[in-house]
Amino acid sequence: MMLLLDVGNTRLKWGLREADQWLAQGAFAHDEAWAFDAVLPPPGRIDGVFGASVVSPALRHRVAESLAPWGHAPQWLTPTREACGVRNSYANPAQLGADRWAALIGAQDHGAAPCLVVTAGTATTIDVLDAEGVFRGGLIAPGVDLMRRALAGNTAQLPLADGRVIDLPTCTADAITMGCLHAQAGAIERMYRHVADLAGASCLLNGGAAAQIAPLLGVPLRIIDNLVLDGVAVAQRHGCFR
Ligand SMILES: Nc1ncnc2c1ncn2[C@@H]1O[C@H](COP(=O)(O)OP(=O)(O)O)[C@@H](O)[C@H]1O
Ligand SMILES: CC(C)(COP(=O)(O)O)[C@@H](O)C(=O)NCCC(=O)O
Ligand SMILES: [K+]
Repeated sequence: MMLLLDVGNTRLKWGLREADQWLAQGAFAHDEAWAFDAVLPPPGRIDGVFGASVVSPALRHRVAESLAPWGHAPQWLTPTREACGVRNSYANPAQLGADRWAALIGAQDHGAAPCLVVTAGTATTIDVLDAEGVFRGGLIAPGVDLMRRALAGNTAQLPLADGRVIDLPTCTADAITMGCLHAQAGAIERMYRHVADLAGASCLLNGGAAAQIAPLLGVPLRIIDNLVLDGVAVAQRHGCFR
């Protein structure tokens, strides 16, 4: 049984996988205690720990320390020029976020290409994967919550709003909520045009904020929860971990 991780800037997502099946998945926020003993099998049942991490070395160390009782040091995915049928067009392939790389590998494995791979997390990333499995490039934008917090933290009168999804906002909370959601959806729909002319193109949406953004998207949409963990599993199966 393997423990697979997606360590993002807001939450650590984990998954237990055996014989190509997910046995369990979950998430811990960084500001809470990571109760791995409540969710993982006894030490000895875990044969390896593999993950995608985009956090600081200190937080990676916290992950390794927390998992030490299970006897395996986490092995971290490093984006390369090519892996698992995906070609990485980043000028410096290793500069790409490992979560973005894993999501692209997961999308390719799902047979979703050509598609836009959107991960709505702390940041929102919007990546173009063409029909040949080439990651042509992508965007990094503040995530929904980051936008809301930026407004609340940098203005005198704007609260950390949790307004309604409504066409024409007529109160501050709704105006903030819809401003942030339209900014997300607009970037996604603008980038969709890079794949729109490719047969069967769709938008693959994942990440903690996916459900907030999905209702506004007017493009062919597939929500795949934990796409990053799927990609980590594919990468592990293809021997991508040193
Ligand atoms: N229980 C939750 N805890 C924290 N964020 C959540 C939760 N449920 C949904 N979210 C949303 O998901 C975002 C975090 O998504 P996630 O994909 O975990 O981010 P990351 O990969 O950057 O850690 C938050 O900004 C928030 O909008
Ligand atoms: C853009 C990201 C912060 C997104 O991470 P997340 O929102 O999931 O925490 C992460 O993919 C990252 O640190 N990328 C490295 C820089 C790049 O991808 O160009
Ligand atoms: K930073």
